[in-house]
Amino acid sequence: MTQPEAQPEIKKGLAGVVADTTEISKVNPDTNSLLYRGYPVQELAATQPFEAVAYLLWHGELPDEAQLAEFRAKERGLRALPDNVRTVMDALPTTAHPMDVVRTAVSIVGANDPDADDASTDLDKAFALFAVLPAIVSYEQRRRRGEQLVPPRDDLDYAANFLWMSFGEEADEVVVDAFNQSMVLYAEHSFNASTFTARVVTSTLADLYSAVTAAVGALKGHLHGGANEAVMEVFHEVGEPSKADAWMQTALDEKRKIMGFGHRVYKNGDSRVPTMRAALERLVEHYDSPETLEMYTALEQAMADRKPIKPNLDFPSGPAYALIGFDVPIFTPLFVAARVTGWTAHIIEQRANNALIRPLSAYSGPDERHVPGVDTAALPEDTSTIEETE
Ligand SMILES: CC(=O)SCCNC(=O)CCNC(=O)[C@H](O)C(C)(C)COP(=O)(O)OP(=O)(O)OC[C@H]1O[C@@H](n2cnc3c(N)ncnc32)[C@H](O)[C@@H]1OP(=O)(O)O
Ligand SMILES: O=C([O-])CC(=O)C(=O)O
Repeated sequence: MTQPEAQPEIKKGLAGVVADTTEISKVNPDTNSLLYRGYPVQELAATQPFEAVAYLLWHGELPDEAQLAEFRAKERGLRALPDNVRTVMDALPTTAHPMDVVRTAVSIVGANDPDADDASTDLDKAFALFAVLPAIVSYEQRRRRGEQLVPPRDDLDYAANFLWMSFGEEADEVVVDAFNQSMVLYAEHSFNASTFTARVVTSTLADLYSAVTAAVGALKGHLHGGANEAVMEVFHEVGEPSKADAWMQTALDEKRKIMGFGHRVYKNGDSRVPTMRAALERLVEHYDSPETLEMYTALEQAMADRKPIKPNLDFPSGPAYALIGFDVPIFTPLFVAARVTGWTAHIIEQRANNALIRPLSAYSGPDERHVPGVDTAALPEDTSTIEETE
């Protein structure tokens, strides 16, 4: 009698698997901390423009004044939406999810680059995507609303210009600051699903644009970046704070996953939430929208009364983006514009010390069997006569 094969241990969802080292960021669930190149993310969000954080993620150090000025000048020079990207975006139906449009636009930017396959210019490619994504995302919102494109403004920094292109008016300082903080907080988070996707694609020696395009696809899902949109759907579904408790009970009874709660790595709260929640509070005051915070608190409390599952970054950022005036389907594209910095830092790191990422699987299908009527003896055999040498 044949013995059943011993099954190897399966790490479903790669949970708990350490796949490689990285110098880019450190997520520490025990201390609820997140470091970008050694700096606590809260300190970066409180003090740095997003441009400086992009510089840090790519170069390993914060820029000095001259380096930041040079970096900003370069970013301003690369903001405009390329003509053929606009043409293709215009040809897409406005029923398409903006993430599908952004994924397509990133792919066109890649096809426009005659040196797409030259890895020695990966940093330039990363820069080009970082600089043009605000134009892609803001135009997508305007196009869906039936509004005209707003060209970039050379006198505004990254966050202020992003808001200008999105809404065609200058945002107040408190709004620019909250938006900048959200970009800093979303920029990087070690081997999350979309970053790992980018690293898998890079590991085959494919180009940076292919890796970023794949990462956009991975971010779209509601278990990852798409949760910031889904949080607002929850807010709308619940309707008013007084209904949050009963809604939560029913949703948990139905075994629904509550969007904006829980995390694969953090089990005692997401390191970024206090900073983003404080930014949300400032926006609530600015827009005089106390009901937004009441809903936030009611849902958080309703969960805490039932399960020890804490909000993740998408929980405060969803309502923050809604208050700023972004349409809900644009929220995950905003995440793309931030995370492209982290993705590309990881692509460059993966390429510098590459190993093809190719795990094993444990087969659980039917035992070997044969196609009816096939003459197995007539099939070619391995007739290789090459001798192996030591
Ligand atoms: C920026 C980001 O990408 S942050 C993540 C954004 N995603 C979301 O907000 C989606 C909602 N959250 C989730 O689905 C999950 O918490 C994930 C996918 C983020 C992490 O999930 P995992 O690490 O795989 O944990 P898992 O799903 O095994 O959850 C463990 C337990 O907590 C429960 N749980 C976890 N998150 C939630 C949630 N949001 N709502 C309800 N129950 C939850 C699970 O049902 C499970 O319970 P069980 O042990 O009784 O079966
Ligand atoms: O780390 C994760 O799994 C998801 C996350 O919070 C992020 O990508 O920002």
